[in-house]
Amino acid sequence: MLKAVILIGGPQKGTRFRPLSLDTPKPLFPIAGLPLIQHHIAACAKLEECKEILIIGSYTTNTMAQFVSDMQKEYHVIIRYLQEFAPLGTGGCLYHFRDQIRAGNPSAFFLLNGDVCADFPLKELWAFHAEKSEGLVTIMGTEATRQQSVHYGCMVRDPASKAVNHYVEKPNSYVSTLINCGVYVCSLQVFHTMAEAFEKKQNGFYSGNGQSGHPGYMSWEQDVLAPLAGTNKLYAMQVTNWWSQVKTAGSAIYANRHYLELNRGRLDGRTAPCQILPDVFLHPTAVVDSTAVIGPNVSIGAGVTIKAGVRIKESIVLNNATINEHALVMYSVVGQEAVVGEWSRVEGIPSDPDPNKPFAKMDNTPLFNTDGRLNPSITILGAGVVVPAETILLNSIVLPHKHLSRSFKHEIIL
Ligand SMILES: Nc1nc2c(ncn2[C@@H]2O[C@H](COP(=O)(O)OP(=O)(O)O[C@H]3O[C@H](CO)[C@@H](O)[C@H](O)[C@@H]3O)[C@@H](O)[C@H]2O)c(=O)[nH]1
Repeated sequence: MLKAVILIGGPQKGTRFRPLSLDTPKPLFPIAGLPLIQHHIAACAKLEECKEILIIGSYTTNTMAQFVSDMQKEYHVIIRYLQEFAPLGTGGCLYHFRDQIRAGNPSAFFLLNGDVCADFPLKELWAFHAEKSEGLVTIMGTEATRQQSVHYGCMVRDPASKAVNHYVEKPNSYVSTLINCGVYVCSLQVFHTMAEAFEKKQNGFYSGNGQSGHPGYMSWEQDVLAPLAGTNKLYAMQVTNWWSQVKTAGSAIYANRHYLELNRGRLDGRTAPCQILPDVFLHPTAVVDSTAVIGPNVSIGAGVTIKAGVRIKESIVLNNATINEHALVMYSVVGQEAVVGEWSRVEGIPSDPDPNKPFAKMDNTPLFNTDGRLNPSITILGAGVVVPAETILLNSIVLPHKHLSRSFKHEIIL
């Protein structure tokens, strides 16, 4: 029997995902029509051996209750949400809930960062891990550019055995282009290593060794993975499958495109209500005029109304939004219940990985550059925003419930 653990952090994390995370917690933000971590759950539920999925975070249980109950019904797997009383770090939260993870004595558990998206090769990862008799943890690794690698956990591997000999979390200078994807298989014995790491930290906690925060805080990467490197207990399986982090709002559009491609065929069996350029996810309750043209790479949520002559590409339109006649929406996220007026243009700038650099990943650029200007990215309309008729909104971010009265370019509208 196998289990899976998904780490989702809490409301204090995901700040670069604002304003999208103002209304919906980032782990539940819909990408290709499904909440971000539903893609993780779907991947785990595909494995017959996986009998339980534990989601760990510091969002309130109320925030997560409906989602968890929906997921249980859909996937027929035990799914539980475990709330941390304080952010304990990626290692501290696992250690805190160790009894729940170990209950039922699973052969191993998958550990997935909730803020990554991928074509998760969990079956292959499990087969790889099961072969390494001494291995406590197998990391899914992928190639990055030399320049971007330092923003991730970097690993040096023995080419023959695939054992990780050296692990550095976000190094100051170049270590390796093989990076940690935040997807792992762990044997239960890893809790012994964690107990030792925890003890070590407790001994130093009140002796002024510089550690701050909660005494239960522990970093999975720094306190567990780094010391395991070079002991033949840590392995890395390198993959070439699509993988990306979801840190900034711009990365939602990029993830949307790839998840749409992976889940192709969800419109099958339904007659397209208008001209659709694949890939598109259209919620069955959306009302779409037959003269609209939608796609490629568009997700349309529940209760959305799309009127005559509308054109939408490379965008996510959230529940109950209305796009009025002849409006154009591209490289944008339109928030819940937002309204785009007729003949208006809502347009952003894609923030994709550099197509000319092999293995390039998304650059998680901050909202503002060093001159205080907005970095070019997608356009975002917060929930309930109203864009009047015949206006242009270019590369801008509009906070929830604003009623605009004119056109804007490269601005944040507070
Ligand atoms: N429950 C819980 N979850 C947490 C906590 N801290 C972080 N997380 C969750 O753990 C995941 C990763 O946490 P980050 O702290 O944001 O790390 P990162 O910068 O994304 O780096 C990690 O992921 C990279 C791959 O995406 C790795 O390359 C890197 O080595 C590291 O594992 C996210 O899903 C985040 O929500 C915590 O205290 N509690």
